[in-house]
Amino acid sequence: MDELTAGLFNPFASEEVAPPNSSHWEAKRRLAEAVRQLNDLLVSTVASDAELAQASAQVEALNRTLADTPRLHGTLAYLKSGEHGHYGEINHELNAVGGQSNPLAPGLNMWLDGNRAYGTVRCGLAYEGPPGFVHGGFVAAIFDQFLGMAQVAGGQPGMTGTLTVRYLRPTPLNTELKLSAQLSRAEDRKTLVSGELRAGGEITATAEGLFVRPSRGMAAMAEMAVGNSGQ
Ligand SMILES: CCCCC/C=C\C/C=C\C/C=C\C/C=C\CCCC(=O)SCCNC(=O)CCNC(=O)[C@H](O)C(C)(C)COP(=O)(O)OP(=O)(O)OC[C@H]1O[C@@H](n2cnc3c(N)ncnc32)[C@H](O)[C@@H]1OP(=O)(O)O
Repeated sequence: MDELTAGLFNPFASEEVAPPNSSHWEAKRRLAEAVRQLNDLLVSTVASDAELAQASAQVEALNRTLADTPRLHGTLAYLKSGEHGHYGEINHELNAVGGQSNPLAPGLNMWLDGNRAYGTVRCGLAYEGPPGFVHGGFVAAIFDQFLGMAQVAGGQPGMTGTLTVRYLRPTPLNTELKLSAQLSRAEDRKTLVSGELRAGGEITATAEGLFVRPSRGMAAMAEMAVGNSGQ
């Protein structure tokens, strides 16, 4: 285990979503949820042009206010600040697919039970691809994150090397989707995980992920990323 994974807080120990570890994350989760609702409202509202212009001005004003606050660019900066928890906690808040405090993330909840992993997720209207159904790219992203969490049980967490998704049926929007996965193989730096996604008891997609622990280690990979965070 290297610097990123050592002493990892495990937010995936139970079916309950791990609570925020500070008032900062608590406040940010609230804001993230409001922005998720905003996304849903934005794609569904047919308000007048004038109402849309007014809403735009309000959001633009809020953006200017937040742009003037102190900021940390990327999870590594949060980690190095020493004030926002371990990497696992920060990842649990900010990850693009599983982050509770990231409004882009659809609210994926996942937990481990031995070598099996379980999860739930509900994708609102903003995730629409085919009419009434979840965009296939988001289905793949959900599998990437979910299988990526499941591989941690193998003890050698790495990066996604290959992800194969089989789309069996369209995956419905605004429906509780259930995920399950199991470790198929863990050897040296490679971990193979397979999983499925169900809607109303029916499997809509299956996936297999091969995760490779980088030869340089995860921390070295993270150091390579310094400067990529748009500061
Ligand atoms: C992302 C941070 C995660 C932090 C995780 C830790 C703790 C956090 C806790 C909880 C968080 C939960 C989940 C988070 C984890 C994952 C979720 C999302 C993950 C992503 O969203 S991540 C973004 C997409 N991902 C990439 O951006 C990878 C880009 N890529 C590379 O960084 C390199 O390419 C790498 C590292 C893959 C390999 O580089 P390398 O130099 O270490 O590999 P090397 O050549 O030594 O090969 C060794 C053996 O693996 C085989 N092999 C190599 N590459 C393969 C491939 N692609 N497919 C199949 N097999 C492959 C070789 O064939 C050989 O096999 P053999 O030994 O049998 O010959």
